[in-house]
Amino acid sequence: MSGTNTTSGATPTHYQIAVGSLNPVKIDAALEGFRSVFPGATFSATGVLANPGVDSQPFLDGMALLGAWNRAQHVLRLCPDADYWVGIQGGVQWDPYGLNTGEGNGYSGQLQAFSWVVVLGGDRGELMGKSRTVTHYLPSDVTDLMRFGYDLGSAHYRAHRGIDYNPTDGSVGLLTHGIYGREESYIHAIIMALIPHRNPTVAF
Ligand SMILES: O=P(O)(O)OP(=O)(O)OP(=O)(O)OC[C@H]1O[C@@H](n2cnc3c(O)ncnc32)[C@H](O)[C@@H]1O
Repeated sequence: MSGTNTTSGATPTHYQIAVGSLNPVKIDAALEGFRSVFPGATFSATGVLANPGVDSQPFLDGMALLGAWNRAQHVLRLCPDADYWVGIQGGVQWDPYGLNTGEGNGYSGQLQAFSWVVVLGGDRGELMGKSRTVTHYLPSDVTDLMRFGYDLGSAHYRAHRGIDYNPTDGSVGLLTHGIYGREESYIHAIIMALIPHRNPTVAF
């Protein structure tokens, strides 16, 4: 069912997106991403509580990807009549590279933050696209709190005593002083995850 109807004069085809989250930032971002990629179609998006099947703040890239995939698969089961199924899962990871400045083995001790996005399409979710948001590095006070089990949002909130931290803009919005927000980061990853859906005859 992926595709667009751009025939002039014809009613645009309408597609339903099911997003595996009740978070409005994720739902709005999914809608915006689909509208950008398929301007000839119309979309509506519904958020559904989905089980990521991983920790609420996975500490590994692959676990965040699994969380996004699990959310997409769960929402596919819950909303089989939708046209697309989206899972978005935030995660962090200890920077495996850093720079070897001669003071260690290159391990920087910094935490990277990012989210994975999985978009399923096709009749039964057999067509999958995925992408990761941009990565940003976390301040050391936030990192220290996360070592003790705080999730990213709570760690920022505590480190900044609630001042300036707004969950809608998230960590990335706070640290870029509003230049780049959480929704924007999701929109860009949705657009990338839609590449296989935008090119359904190409093998990926
Ligand atoms: O209801 P769900 O869909 O679980 O939404 P969530 O906001 O908990 O989102 P995630 O599980 O994907 O994200 C894990 C945590 O990362 C937090 N977070 C803070 N800043 C973020 C940012 O810039 N980008 C992504 N996640 C961020 C978010 O508030 C969560 O505590």
